[in-house]
Amino acid sequence: MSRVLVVEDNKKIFAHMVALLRDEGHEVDGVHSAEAAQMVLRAGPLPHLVLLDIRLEKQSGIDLIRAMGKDMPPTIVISGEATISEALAALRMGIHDFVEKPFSDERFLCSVRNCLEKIALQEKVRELEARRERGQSLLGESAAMRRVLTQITKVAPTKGRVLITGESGTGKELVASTIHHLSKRRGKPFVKINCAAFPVHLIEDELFGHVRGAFTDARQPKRGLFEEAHGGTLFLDEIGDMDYALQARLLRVLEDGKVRRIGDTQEREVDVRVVAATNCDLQGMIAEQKFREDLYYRLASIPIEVPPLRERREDIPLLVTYYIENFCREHQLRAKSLAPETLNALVNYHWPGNIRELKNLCERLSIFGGDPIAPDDLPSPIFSEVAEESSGLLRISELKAMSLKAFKNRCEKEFLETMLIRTNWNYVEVAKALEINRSYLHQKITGLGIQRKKGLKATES
Ligand SMILES: Nc1ncnc2c1ncn2[C@@H]1O[C@H](COP(=O)(O)OP(=O)(O)OP(=O)(O)O)[C@@H](O)[C@H]1O
Repeated sequence: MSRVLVVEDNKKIFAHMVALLRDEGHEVDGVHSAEAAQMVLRAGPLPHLVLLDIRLEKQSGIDLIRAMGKDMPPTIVISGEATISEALAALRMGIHDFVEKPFSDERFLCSVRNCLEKIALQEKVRELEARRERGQSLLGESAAMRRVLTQITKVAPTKGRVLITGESGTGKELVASTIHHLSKRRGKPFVKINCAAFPVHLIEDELFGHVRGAFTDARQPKRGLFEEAHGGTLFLDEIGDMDYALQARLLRVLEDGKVRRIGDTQEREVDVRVVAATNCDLQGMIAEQKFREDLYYRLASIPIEVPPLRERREDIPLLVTYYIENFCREHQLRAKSLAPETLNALVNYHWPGNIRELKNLCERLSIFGGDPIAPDDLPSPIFSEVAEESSGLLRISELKAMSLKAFKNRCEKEFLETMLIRTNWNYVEVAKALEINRSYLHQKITGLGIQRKKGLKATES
């Protein structure tokens, strides 16, 4: 339930809007002039949304927005007689939507719903930012991500040996650093090394260090990362790429808690929590004798699997909103919004590079995209994948034998899905285009088992 303030001097339209909003379960307050609205807003508490007529008796709606400045809550302008310049002025002042009178109930309620959803998303982003500042930087509210967060919270304060698995760019390093920050070791170093990034002798040198004269270039003694991480956490990324012989040396350190620098005779005690990550199938590598089984069990008493982004699509709107807001701020650009079709395209894309790819794209869109960011601002793989998906009708020549009924159902299903995606799940538009009524459309959608991809909204206007 949201608090909505209606500012409208036409009593009939006013009563109608109030009734529609109350039917939706909102708490509605109403006034008939800009002056009264200003008093209500100044007195607080602020409503979540203001529905504002432009032409009012004394001051106009625009005057009200101007007078309230930054304190003006999110607003939808509802007007029949606004001139283009008034509408443009309102848009420039950042109003959320402009609904022209006379409006249909559906158009009106759809605008209110979209606006409230957008506000809720922005609020969530702010809340996440606050959480980020407190060190909880993993975003995501999908069931899959919540499961990961629960595992992290439980394992972080223990001595549990964690192996993080997942595709590249899913956030394995972020999981490791979150474990560190939620553990008792948080004030101590979090040190990381990518085992795939260096040749074997360099990894050995990085991990264990050397004494002076250990090899030709060793003019100074060097502490290895185990010593650097003393008291804290050492994150071994891409552990599956570690050389087989080196794995034995690593195992010894993990078992004894002692390291010996290259060329040294002396051992040094280290207190390090090792967290490893990989996107390889270590079990398969054990079978092929490319990874040591004993090291695997030493590292992996608690496996945490980070799901790929395509398996938690419901997190995409939040992540995209979060990153676009952040990059606009970082690059000192005006905040940009996303057109609903753009968001749908992003939710539908399969994200082979996971969050890293999404984050990079958000940076590009915040710099090069228009406002709102439109589908043709998207790079061609995303744009064409979605376009292909939405025009992907059956190839009859490739079909296997099936009953005529099954074939008809399949055709209908694919056709309806295509139309729904193309119209951004606008039931009214689809029903109109197909010359059927809306309840029949709903019946068909349910009967054929058509499901909206998570994160996509349907509209009834
Ligand atoms: N849940 C998340 N919320 C917010 N940002 C995330 C999340 N997961 C990952 N990121 C961001 O995505 C980028 C990639 O994450 P990270 O480097 O942790 O992935 P990775 O799985 O370790 O990748 P690789 O396997 O290639 O090393 C980083 O910039 C990280 O901040």
